[in-house]
Amino acid sequence: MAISQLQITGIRNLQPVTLHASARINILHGDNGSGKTSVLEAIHLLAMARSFRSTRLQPMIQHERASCTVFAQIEHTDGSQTSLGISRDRQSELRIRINGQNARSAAQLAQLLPLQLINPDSFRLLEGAPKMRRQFLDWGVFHVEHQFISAWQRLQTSLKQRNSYLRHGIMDSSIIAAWDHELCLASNEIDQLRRAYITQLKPVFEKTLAKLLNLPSLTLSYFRGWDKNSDLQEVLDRNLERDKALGYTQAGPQRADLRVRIEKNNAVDILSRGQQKLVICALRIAQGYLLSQARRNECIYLVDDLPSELDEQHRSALCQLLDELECQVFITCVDKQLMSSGWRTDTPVSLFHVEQGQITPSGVTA
Ligand SMILES: Nc1ncnc2c1ncn2[C@@H]1O[C@H](COP(=O)(O)OP(=O)(O)OP(=O)(O)O)[C@@H](O)[C@H]1O
Repeated sequence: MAISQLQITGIRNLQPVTLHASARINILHGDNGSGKTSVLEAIHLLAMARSFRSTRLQPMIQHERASCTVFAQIEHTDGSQTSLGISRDRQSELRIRINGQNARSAAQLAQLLPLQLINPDSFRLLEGAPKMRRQFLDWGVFHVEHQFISAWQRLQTSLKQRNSYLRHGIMDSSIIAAWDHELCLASNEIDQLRRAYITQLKPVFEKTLAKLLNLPSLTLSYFRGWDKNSDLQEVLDRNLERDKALGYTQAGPQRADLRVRIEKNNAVDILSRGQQKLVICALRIAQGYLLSQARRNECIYLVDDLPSELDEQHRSALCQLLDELECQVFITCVDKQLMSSGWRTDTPVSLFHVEQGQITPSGVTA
């Protein structure tokens, strides 16, 4: 799957543009502030209906414009095509079109255009709160296991209800018991799906990481969100008084984590910045690999400022891994020379020069 044509209008400083992308490697190069990241942001908006730079979409809309639009033609591996469009105006209206029809939800976009983003914010995967790692984990489970979304929605509903009863001091044990029952069913299902996914992810991640770094003591382990030797219902019963005092449910899959450790330490406390970046890349590449195996629905990689923090050897090793995935990749960099090695000679690489919001093709190889 690849974006063959990308049209961007009204995003940040970008001039309206139609970009004919390579199905494999696309390198956007140019000076600071020229608009490279904005291209990745436009693709992200199309795939996720949100930006990766801010929680609000309004700042993305070009000054003095009323709206922004991104449109893409997607070519699937089986030869079929999908057209996707998203537009957002200053009145907060978001319109999503899939093959010319209005779409109901952003989840439909996420299904059609699985995306992996590697950017400076990706460091939060290691250094941030467990929520970041749960999001990472759930991205993989969502794309690989179809029943995940319904279990996840049931968990959110039952948790919201239970927390509301806890907050309002409603002591009726039959009401709490009814929501606990639903909560435990959904939680166990989510736990099983996450566990199965991690079992698949771990060996792929280890193999990928070994191609980038020699870190055999780095481990990935899953914490499900409650005591591994107890049934969730038992834990909920045990914690009820404390949950009431706090006004929320402490244990459950909403507290799960994916722990990245080196011996007894959090990896983030030990690794250099460059090593952290490579671990994050290995995690995301492993996810993309599993996705393409499970659904032949490869994802698109957005790598903002790939060369930063990496020396030549590691840069080249990362390019090789991205190349082996055979996915479509959009990379930004200031100096295109830094991105010239690492690709196989037959891999199509398209270069685009971004200058003050204008994008011009600047070369094609293979
Ligand atoms: N709403 C907006 N309307 C117009 N211009 C904007 C808007 N928001 C941001 N900009 C400008 O658009 C440009 C966006 O640059 P972008 O972050 O895409 O640059 P970049 O090429 O990735 O730079 P760097 O190499 O520094 O990361 C900046 O010059 C910024 O000042």
